[in-house]
Amino acid sequence: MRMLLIHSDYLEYEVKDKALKNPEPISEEQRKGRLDEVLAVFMSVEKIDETNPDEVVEKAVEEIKSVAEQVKAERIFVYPFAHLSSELAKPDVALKVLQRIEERLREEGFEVKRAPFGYYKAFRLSCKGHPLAELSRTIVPSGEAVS
Ligand SMILES: C[C@@H](O)[C@H](N)C(=O)N[C@H]1[C@@H](O)[C@H](n2cnc3c(N)ncnc32)O[C@@H]1CO
Repeated sequence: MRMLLIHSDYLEYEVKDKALKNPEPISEEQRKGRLDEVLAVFMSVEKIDETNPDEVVEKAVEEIKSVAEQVKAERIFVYPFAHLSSELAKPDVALKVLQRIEERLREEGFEVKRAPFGYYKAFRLSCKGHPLAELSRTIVPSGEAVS
């Protein structure tokens, strides 16, 4: 799992076209979304994560929680993003991992939105630019080497 975390004034997206043959079914309301004062987390779920998705979910939630507490962000935007890795997990595994991360962050008390999975999306982001506003993290299941 590769994550790019951007502490932002806002993140807004608009769904454009399908990027997968069978993208996640979405409601009309989900075609656009926006959060203000948000920690945007762009995530690529990787092949290696398929060996232990549950563990990767928990490690990702811990990392996101830690950064959110440092930058004092109460909102999280989970953003599926296939461009942070050249060894992507299969879409069905990736979607489940991202849905579970969304659920777990809500359980931790954050306000959470997740951008739709399997689409080309236009987005606007306003990075705050402070020293902790742009971070990246790599998470792998235990016992696996980080490539
Ligand atoms: C395209 C670009 O504008 C958009 N932002 C996009 O990336 N769309 C991705 C993700 O939503 C999702 N997706 C598929 N596999 C994965 C994966 N392993 N991890 C995360 N997302 C994935 O499927 C789309 C096509 O790869």
